[in-house]
Amino acid sequence: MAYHINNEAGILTFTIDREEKRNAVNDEVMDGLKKVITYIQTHDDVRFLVITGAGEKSFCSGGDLSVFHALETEEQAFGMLSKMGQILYELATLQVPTIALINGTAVGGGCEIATACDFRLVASHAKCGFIQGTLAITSGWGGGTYLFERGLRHDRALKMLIDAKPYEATLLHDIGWAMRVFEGDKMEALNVFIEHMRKIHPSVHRAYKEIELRKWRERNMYERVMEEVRTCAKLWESEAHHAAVNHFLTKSKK
Ligand SMILES: CC[C@@H](C(=O)O)C(=O)SCCNC(=O)CCNC(=O)[C@H](O)C(C)(C)COP(=O)(O)OP(=O)(O)OC[C@H]1O[C@@H](n2cnc3c(N)ncnc32)[C@H](O)[C@@H]1OP(=O)(O)O
Repeated sequence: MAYHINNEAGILTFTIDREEKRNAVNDEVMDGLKKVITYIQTHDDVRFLVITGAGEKSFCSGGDLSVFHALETEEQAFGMLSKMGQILYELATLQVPTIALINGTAVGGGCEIATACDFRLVASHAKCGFIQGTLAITSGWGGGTYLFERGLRHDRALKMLIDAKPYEATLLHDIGWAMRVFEGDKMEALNVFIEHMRKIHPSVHRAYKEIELRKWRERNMYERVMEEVRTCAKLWESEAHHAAVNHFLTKSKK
């Protein structure tokens, strides 16, 4: 299975489990994430959603290029990008606090998943970045829109997107993207992080999330996310994008 789910004492952990592909997202991962989000939307026993990756090397390396390189045209790309764009919008607007437990590299769409979460806890060895620019595309799952809403200084957010390179954990903390950088066991780091929050009644958490979401609705977040998806889909069909993906896939085979 490409993922596993653990629900313990109201802490629901979704782990992408494709270490051999650096936890790249395929349709199975998307469907699994959708499943946990729907569960949380329709049940009230979950207090926190935690997203992480299997192993220590990677949180998530973005979309699975070995699968998605088959998508050639803008419309084909829009189908995949809008599917995940919709899932990440639901993640970003979930009624419980969400935590990206970043156990290793988070690049491309992996960085978008993390940015759609409320909190980012980053292992000291992990590097994260919106590297989509190196593939001649922009972020295509809404991550750019979330980044500009996360309270980072505008110049830092913009630079992170247009640098298109992975940043070290300390820099991610300095610019305000990472809330904490941790050493050692990720579950220990998670437990320390939620220790106080979990003593507070869940209805309080849900009420604060709703206050934030009201602001997002007023700012037309959904429409902006879908515009971002469309922008990426347009770039997707370019020669430059297909050549960059081919280069990555053939390099891996050598
Ligand atoms: C599609 C949506 C779009 C968006 O909207 O944001 C994106 O996500 S675009 C971004 C896609 N992601 C990438 O371009 C990242 C590509 N991967 C890498 O740069 C590196 O693999 C890594 C993540 C930095 C890890 O490097 P390293 O630890 O050195 O591992 P390898 O490079 O040797 O990879 C091992 C293995 O995994 C395969 N792999 C890695 N990432 C992907 C991926 N995104 N899709 C498919 N396969 C991936 C890689 O090909 C290797 O396979 P083998 O050669 O068969 O072992």
